[in-house]
Amino acid sequence: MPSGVIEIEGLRKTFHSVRQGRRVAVDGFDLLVEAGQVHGFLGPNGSGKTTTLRALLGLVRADQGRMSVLGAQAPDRLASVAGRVGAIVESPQFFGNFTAYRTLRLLALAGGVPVSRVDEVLDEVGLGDRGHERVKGYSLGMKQRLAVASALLKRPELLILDEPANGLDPAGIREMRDLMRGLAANGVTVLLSSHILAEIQLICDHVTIISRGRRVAHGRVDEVLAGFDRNECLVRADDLARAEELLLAAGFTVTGHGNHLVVGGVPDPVVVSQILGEQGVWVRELTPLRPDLESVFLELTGTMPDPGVPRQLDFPHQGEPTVIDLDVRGADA
Ligand SMILES: Nc1ncnc2c1ncn2[C@@H]1O[C@H](COP(=O)(O)OP(=O)(O)OP(=O)(O)O)[C@@H](O)[C@H]1O
Repeated sequence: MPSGVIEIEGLRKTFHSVRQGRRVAVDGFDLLVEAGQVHGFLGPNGSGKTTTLRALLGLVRADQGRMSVLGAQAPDRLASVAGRVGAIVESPQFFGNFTAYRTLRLLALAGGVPVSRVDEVLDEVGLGDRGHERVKGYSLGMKQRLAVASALLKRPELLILDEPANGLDPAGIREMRDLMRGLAANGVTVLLSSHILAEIQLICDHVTIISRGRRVAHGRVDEVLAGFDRNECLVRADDLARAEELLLAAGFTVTGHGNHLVVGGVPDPVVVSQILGEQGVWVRELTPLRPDLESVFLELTGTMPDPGVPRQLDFPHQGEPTVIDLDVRGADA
């Protein structure tokens, strides 16, 4: 088995509550994150991403499974690698009246990190020129970057981020993407959870997709996508009905969509133009359709996040925190 920076095998976690009874949040889940990857952990709301990360970090007790972080058994031996791991799970909360600099300075002092590191991390996350402003005046994107800065203080080799792009506007998402790419270029392994598909496709080189507590796909993003390539193309023609007839007769799968057809099983689009042209049907448009993560996600999980709705939780979160100090852990279930 390859030695991963994060390894999870057969993770299972069940919650019990008086109101909702027994609920299996994660069910035999596997994850392998290798050194140098920017690994996306993708799944719809309620699929088990946060529970997995919380179990990995010892914030909730798993029922079953084997987990390790940087070679240390998790969560029991996590303390031995805590100095090499930065993690942010759930929305960061900071004192609004403190500046980012003061916030980070306090965290540095508490964590035994040289205070000179504060200016460095502010620069790394692009807050260098705003670090002496009060946090309450920050945008959500700036607060997210401050959270990442706090996790970077101790120069982690591994960064674990739960929904870092959550609630950000497009500019904020771009900033987050650049930040993650910069970290990866400096050798940091990143695991980030998200239900923002386009973001995962842009930021990450590897992906693990979770649905209903189980892994449904994993691997390099381009390989996962290639696995869903059905050699489809979009066809518009001057006589669409006749085009459909001819392409069906040639053995392709054809579905009509009003003003265009989607033709499947086409190894080379030239064949389509040839078949139609030979019968006097003239092609107006012929576009190969490549799967994107969105269509793969929809197919695998049968659900899509609601645009503009960052989270739809059906239970109250227990406790609010935020930036996790791996040295201070407690299990809540
Ligand atoms: N403390 C808890 N008590 C009861 N049920 C819980 C608890 N935490 C999570 N669950 C349930 O476990 C399932 C997985 O939730 P989880 O938060 O891990 O999903 P998620 O993929 O992170 O979703 P989101 O993107 O909405 O945060 C959900 O059905 C959720 O209701």
